[in-house]
Amino acid sequence: MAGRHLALTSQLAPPERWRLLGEGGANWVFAWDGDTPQLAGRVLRVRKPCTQVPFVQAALEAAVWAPALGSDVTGAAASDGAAAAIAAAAAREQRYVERMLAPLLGEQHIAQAQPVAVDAAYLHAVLAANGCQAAAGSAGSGSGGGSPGPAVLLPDATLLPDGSGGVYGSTHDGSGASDAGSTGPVVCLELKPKCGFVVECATVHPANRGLKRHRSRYQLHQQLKLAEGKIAACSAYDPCDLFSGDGERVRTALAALVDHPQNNLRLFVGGRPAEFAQPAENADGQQRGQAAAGQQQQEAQRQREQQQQWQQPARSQHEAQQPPCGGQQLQAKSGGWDALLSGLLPQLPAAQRQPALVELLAAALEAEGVLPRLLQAQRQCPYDIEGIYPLFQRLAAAAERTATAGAAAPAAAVAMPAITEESSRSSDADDDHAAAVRRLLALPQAEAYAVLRSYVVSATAKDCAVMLALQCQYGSSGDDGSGGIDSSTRACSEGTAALRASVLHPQRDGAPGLLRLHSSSSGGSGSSSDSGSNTTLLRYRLTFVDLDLKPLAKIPAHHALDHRILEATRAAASAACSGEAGGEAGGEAGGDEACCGDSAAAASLKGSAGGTAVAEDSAAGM
Ligand SMILES: O=P(O)(O)O[C@@H]1[C@@H](OP(=O)(O)O)[C@H](OP(=O)(O)O)[C@H](O)[C@H](OP(=O)(O)O)[C@H]1OP(=O)(O)O
Ligand SMILES: Nc1ncnc2c1ncn2[C@@H]1O[C@H](COP(=O)(O)OP(=O)(O)OP(=O)(O)O)[C@@H](O)[C@H]1O
Repeated sequence: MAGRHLALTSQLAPPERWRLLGEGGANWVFAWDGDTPQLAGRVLRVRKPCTQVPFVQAALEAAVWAPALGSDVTGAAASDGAAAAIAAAAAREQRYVERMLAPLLGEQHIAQAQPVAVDAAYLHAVLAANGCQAAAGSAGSGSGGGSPGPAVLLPDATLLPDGSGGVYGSTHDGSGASDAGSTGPVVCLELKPKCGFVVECATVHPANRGLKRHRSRYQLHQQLKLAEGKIAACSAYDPCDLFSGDGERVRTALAALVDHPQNNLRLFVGGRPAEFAQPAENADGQQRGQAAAGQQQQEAQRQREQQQQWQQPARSQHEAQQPPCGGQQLQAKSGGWDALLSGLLPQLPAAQRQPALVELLAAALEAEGVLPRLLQAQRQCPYDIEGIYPLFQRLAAAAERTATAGAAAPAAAVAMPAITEESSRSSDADDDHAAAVRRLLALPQAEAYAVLRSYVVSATAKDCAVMLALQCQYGSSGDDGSGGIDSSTRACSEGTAALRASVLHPQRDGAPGLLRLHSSSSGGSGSSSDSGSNTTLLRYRLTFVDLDLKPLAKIPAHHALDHRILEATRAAASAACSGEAGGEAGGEAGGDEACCGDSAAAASLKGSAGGTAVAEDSAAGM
């Protein structure tokens, strides 16, 4: 996967030809709209400028990662010069993906990244050309916002490759190209699944187990997002359904995402982001949520301030929750999904296109086997944040002591004091939670570092996305007679129609895979001779994106967020409970405690979130 460095200059790649395609909390992603063949079908992904990492933090990062990634890429710091530090950071990211993620997720679905040199002036020009004035100001000034982080070129996962290295569906008007052998625009779905299991580990405090063991983290987080006004309504989407391996539940999860895409499902048409039609209640709901959020936001702010010594990447438009600056979104003026999908599935009646997309997505995910692998990566760390946070604090304190002692200790030798009999004694010694945390904190240093590494791998896997690019094959109506890999044989009824998707051959060695969609209006016998039936062939490519190495410095923020999520869930359950108690059906409830213990709270949220309660047989950790 190693790539050679390329310096992006205005001569090679005029900055105004980069079009903002996506913006996350940590990166900008630009699609190439110019003529340079070297860049065709590529995106430029640039890490947002970071304030300088404090020495102690850098030392801890280096010590934790050196055993796995090598000290040559973990040791460089800003003091070595900005360019050297960025090059080292880029190499570290690349090795992280190659050594830590690829073995778990499979190389097949991980795009090869080519590191590029992007200086502040160039990034400034790219941002300015995309209307990101505020971000351009800090990126270009070299002060305050810091230098741009590592940058890479990646294949544009919203498109499909053709045999000659060009791309389909990349016309500037977003309508898609009509290359030989294909037709219509490439439509891409970006799915951000989040954590697919519930935590059962003993490092979760007993007081929190009722909630954490019975609801997925996603469903719990919905309560906080609702209280903070970030969403208008809780989604019924549950990652535990998506990762269940049960075709029915997988489709339930995907259909819930279509209903409430939030930031977990995005659509691209012809390489451009397309807007989903939002439910009409959104505007009102947003205001209601915001009004209810006041107190929690103040608390969130207080906790953020406490984290200031562990700094985060600078956030701009993204954090301000504004739409991507200068982003050109395709909008379906009417007809929502159906209109957006008309180019992909022209032969299907409008009402069948959305369920067909769910079938196609389910079939591709299943045949490519990405969900079990992603779940395996998410499970790498057997400890919940409630155990990781004290471990991190302990290691950070040790790093701090080493630094203030003035010892220019090599990175791998940050001293960690042994746990003494005294410090390990607990008033709650019999409690399995206390014992589990004690055991974790007593791990030898090398093992403690390995735990932190596993936590970062899990965090990456819980936050990455899967992009599925699809394109209808020209003249593909009618059955080609081949059996295919029957990854999705369940018929999906929509009205009187039945839909069935199967993979004819999976993607291999960079070549797209082939999906077959069969639709039948007579109940789905599967025969192409049925009246009203047709078969569509679609090429596809599935790619993991956002495989970032998250800084250890995020751990305090993760811990604070965990706390806020639990608080918000309890508040919501308690409110639901009082509502019930005061209403017609509330006669039996004797107050918050009687009605809303944590298990009851988890159950009482079922209705509001609409999700499925998590089964008892979920993951068991330490
Ligand atoms: O903590 P979470 O679960 O809220 O995840 C964050 C995501 O929020 P989400 O819950 O998906 O809306 C968040 O997503 P958004 O930017 O809000 O769409 C980011 O992905 C963030 O990662 P980073 O700071 O950009 O590296 C994510 O932070 P990490 O947890 O991955 O550090
Ligand atoms: N290789 C790619 N091809 C096409 N689009 C991409 C690619 N990588 C990322 N994107 C788009 O850019 C968006 C932002 O990129 P990315 O997720 O890497 O940023 P981030 O800052 O890490 O996001 P987050 O805050 O969600 O963690 C993605 O959601 C996706 O829509």
